[in-house]
Amino acid sequence: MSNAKTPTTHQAIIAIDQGTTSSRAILFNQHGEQLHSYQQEFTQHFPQSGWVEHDPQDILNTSLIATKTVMEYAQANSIEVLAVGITNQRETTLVWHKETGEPVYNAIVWQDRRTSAFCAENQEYAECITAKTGLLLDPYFSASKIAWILNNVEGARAQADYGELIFGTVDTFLIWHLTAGKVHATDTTNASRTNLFNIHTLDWDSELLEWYDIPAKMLPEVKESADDYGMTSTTALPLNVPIAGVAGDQQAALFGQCCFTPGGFKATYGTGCFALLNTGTEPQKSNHQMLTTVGYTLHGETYYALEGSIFTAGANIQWLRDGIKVIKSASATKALAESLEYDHGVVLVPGFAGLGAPHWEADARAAIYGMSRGTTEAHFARAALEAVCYQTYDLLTAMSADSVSAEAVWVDGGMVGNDWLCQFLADMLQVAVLRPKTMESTALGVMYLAGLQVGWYKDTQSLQQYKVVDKKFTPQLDDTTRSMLLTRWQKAVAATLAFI
Ligand SMILES: Nc1ncnc2c1ncn2[C@@H]1O[C@H](COP(=O)(O)OP(=O)(O)O)[C@@H](O)[C@H]1O
Ligand SMILES: O=P(O)(O)OC[C@H](O)CO
Repeated sequence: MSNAKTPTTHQAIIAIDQGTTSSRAILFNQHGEQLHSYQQEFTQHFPQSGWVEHDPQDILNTSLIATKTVMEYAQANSIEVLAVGITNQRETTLVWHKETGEPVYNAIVWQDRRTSAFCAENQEYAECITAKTGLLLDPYFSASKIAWILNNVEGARAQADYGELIFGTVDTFLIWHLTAGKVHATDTTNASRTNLFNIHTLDWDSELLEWYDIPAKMLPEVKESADDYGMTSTTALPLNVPIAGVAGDQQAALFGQCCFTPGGFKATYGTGCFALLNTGTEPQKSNHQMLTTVGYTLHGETYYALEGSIFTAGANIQWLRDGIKVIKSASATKALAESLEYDHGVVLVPGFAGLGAPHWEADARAAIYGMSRGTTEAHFARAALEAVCYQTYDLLTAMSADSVSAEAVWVDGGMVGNDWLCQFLADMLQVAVLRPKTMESTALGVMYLAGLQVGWYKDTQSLQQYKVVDKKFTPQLDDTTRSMLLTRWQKAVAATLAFI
C-alpha cells in the first residue's frame, strides 16, 4: 500500500515502524507532515496453540522494501534524507549468529504464551522481578523467550556460552542488519521490556541474567532513545545516513503525542490498546498491576511511564465482522452504536485473549451479559465499543491512584476514527479526549527523536508547535447514567473472573 503527497521541503527523515502484522516506512518533513509512506504485511505463524512466531527474514525484508520505497521517492523528488528512526513491536525476541547474522530460531512474538508454565511455577520470584524491572513475571516479556530458545534449540546453549550468539528485540535486529553487523544496540525503552533491565540503574541486571541463565555477552549495548546508532550501510540500503532515533512503538507514540510532562497520557487503539501515562523522571511503583516502564531517554534524562495493556480492542470489532459476521465493516459500528439508548442492557467483557491490565488473568475468556430475544447486531457493536472505554476507565483509575492524574487523553490508532467511541470515552473518563490530525503518532515519535539527534529540533518544547488537534471530545454524559453503566461493567467483569 503506497500513498504520496507533493513534497513541501527538500529535507526529510525516514521512520521505520516495524509492527506485529506489517512493516511500514514513512518519509516526514520537518513539520511532521507525511511526504510518502509504504506498508507491507507479512505472515503470522502459529505452530502450536498459544505460540506466535515471525520469520526474521520477513521482518527484515518487509522493513527494507518499505524503506527503499520511500527512499526512492525522496531521491526522485530531490529530497535529502537526513536520518532514519526505528520504532518496533516490543518484547518480540530474536537470537542470531554474531558472525553470519543467521537466526537460530524464528522471532518469538510478544503474544506468544509458550513460557506460561515456567512463569506460573516461579511466581515466588515475581516480586523481586517487579521491583527491578517494573514488569511482571509473565510470558509477554523477552527474558523467558530467550531462555526458551537457549534451552530448546539444539546447540544454542553451548554457542551462546562461547559468545557466538547475540540477542535482540526487533529494533536491535534491524539496527544490526542496517549497519551490516557493526552495531549491536538497543534503547532504554526496548530494554525496559525484556525483564532483564533494571529501570532504576538503567543497566542490565546481573542477578536477573543469572536467574534466567542468560549470558551477559548476548545482550546489546543500551543507548538513549535519541542517540548515535551508526550509519546505514550501503550493503543493506543504497543510503548512508545515521540511525538517530530508536524507541518501542508505544513509547514512540507517547513521544509523538508530545506527552512530555507528568500527567501526559496517550492511548493507542489498534488491534489491542496500550495506554501510557508519563509519570516524570522517577519510576513510580504501581499498586494496581500497571507496568512501570521507560517512556524515553533524551539528553541524559529518563522519563518513566505507567502502562496498561488491553490485549484486544479493534480485534473485538474484527471478531464481530470476520468471526461471527454480525457486522459488515468496522466503520458500521458507529451508526449501530448510535441507534441504541444508554440503557440497552448488554455488556461484553472482551477476554478473547485473557484479560490484561489490571487483572492479568490469562485464563479469563470473553462473555456477553444481558441478552434478550430483542438483542441485535447493534447491541453487539455498541457493547464492543463500550467495553474498550470501560477498560480504559479501569486503567486510568488505577494509574491515577498510583501516580498523577491525566490532564487529557490523546488518542490514536485505527479505532479512534470512530467519533462515537471517542465521545463515549470522554464521557467515561471525565476528561477531554483529543484526536490529533496526524494519526501516525508512533512513526512521528521516532522521527522526532531522530530529528532531535540530528539537530532538526532544539528540544521537546519546540515540537509542540507541530501538534494539531483534529477533534476534541468533552464529557457530556450525566453522572447518574455514567455510574449506572460503570457499575454494570464492574459486575460483568466480576462474573467473568468468577467463571475462570
Ligand atoms: N471506525 C471504526 N470503528 C471501530 N473500530 C475500527 C474502526 N476502524 C478500524 N477499526 C479497528 O481498528 C483496528 C485497526 O487499527 P490499526 O491501528 O490499523 O491496528 P494495528 O496497527 O494494530 O494493525 C482493527 O482491529 C479494526 O477493527
Ligand atoms: O505492533 P503493535 O502495534 O501491535 O504493538 C505491539 C506492542 O508493542 C506489544 O507490546
